[in-house]
This record gives sequence, C-alpha cells and structure tokens, in this order.
Amino acid sequence: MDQVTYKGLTFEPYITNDTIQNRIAEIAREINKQYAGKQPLFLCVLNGAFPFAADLFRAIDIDAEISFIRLKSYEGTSTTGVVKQVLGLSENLEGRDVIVVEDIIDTGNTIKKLVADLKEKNPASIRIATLLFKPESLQCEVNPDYVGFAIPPKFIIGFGLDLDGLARNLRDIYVLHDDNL
Ligand SMILES: O=P(O)(O)OC[C@H]1O[C@H](OP(=O)(O)OP(=O)(O)O)[C@H](O)[C@@H]1O
Ligand code: HPA
Repeated sequence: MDQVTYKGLTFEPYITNDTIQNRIAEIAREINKQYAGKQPLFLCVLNGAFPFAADLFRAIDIDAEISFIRLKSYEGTSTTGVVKQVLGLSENLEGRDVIVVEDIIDTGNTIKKLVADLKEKNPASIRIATLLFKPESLQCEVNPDYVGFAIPPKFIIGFGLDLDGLARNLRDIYVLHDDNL
C-alpha cells in the first residue's frame, strides 16, 4: 500500500481491507450469538458508516433489519461541535433491539446525541457497534459495545471515512501523516 494525498494532505497506510474484514467477521459472530432468537434493527449512521454497515450486515446470519439515519458535524479534519440531523428516522423503535452502526467514535458527541434521541423512542435495547474508536479523544462518556479497532487520536480516512467528502471509496484505512500537523 502506498501513501495517498487529498487536499494537499498526505496519509499513510494504516489498516488493510483484509484486517478490517477479519475483524468485522469476528464482531458479526459475536452479534449472531448474542442476538440469537431476536430480530435486531441495525441503524447505520450515514454517510461514513455505509461500508462497515454493509459488510457487517451481510455477515449477520440471524433475522435482522437495517435502516439509516444521517448525521453531520465534521468539516475538514475537525468537528464543528454541532451535530446536525440531516436525514431522519422513519422506523418505529418501540420494543426493538437497536444496534447503532458507526464508522468512528471520536469526541463521542455524535453518538451521545443520537443515543439520547433514540432512547426517547422506547427501544427494548440499544447497543453501539463502531469500526473505529478514539478513546483518548472522547469529550463525554461513551462505551461502545462492539469496537473494530481502538486507535490513537489521529485523523483517519478510507473505508467510508472522508476528508470533506473525499476518500470514502478507499478499500483500506489511512492515517494522516504526522508531518501534516
Ligand atoms: O465522535 P464524533 O467526534 O462526533 O465523530 C464521529 C462522527 O463524525 C463522522 O461523521 P461526519 O459528521 O463527518 O459525517 P459523515 O459520516 O457524513 O462523514 C462519523 O461518521 C461519526 O458520525
Ligand atoms: O478521524 C476521522 N476521520 C474522518 N472523519 C471523522 N469524523 C470523526 N473523526 C474522523
């Protein structure tokens, strides 16, 4: 894997697609076991989570549903601090076992707001699956139930994660090179 450049910023190869797929298979096995006999509703947080949600959902072998919600707070490599709900949820969550699917938990502000909003809809349970988790960047208490990879507080792109809309189509995950900081 080679370096990639977007908007004048250089990114180094970080996590290969093979490694990602192996980890997704492990998480799916855990969910298949823990939700056996139930019919969980996966809730994919657009835009970034769509590749993770697609691969995770395909590896689920119990009855399950998937729906989508769109939230937005990042511009460039930093959060605006304001989480906007761009596309709402149509499903009735009453009594449902919800698994929120995120690409990344960074400051935690997005997932915290989303979980608070979802709880008002009276689901039976809410769990969080995130491909990437930056524990050192958290600004609030968040405990994801399924974590692909815990990573240091560096900006990441690829496999759904973007820099101003670009790089989501990279098969692998890349990290911002330290020289750019
Ligand atoms: O923990 P936080 O600091 O809140 O960051 C995490 C959120 O940031 C990204 O979304 P973004 O706002 O970039 O929208 P996108 O998914 O469309 O890229 C990512 O998909 C998470 O939803
Ligand atoms: O590291 C990141 N990369 C891309 N999008 C993000 N949204 C929160 N953190 C990140």
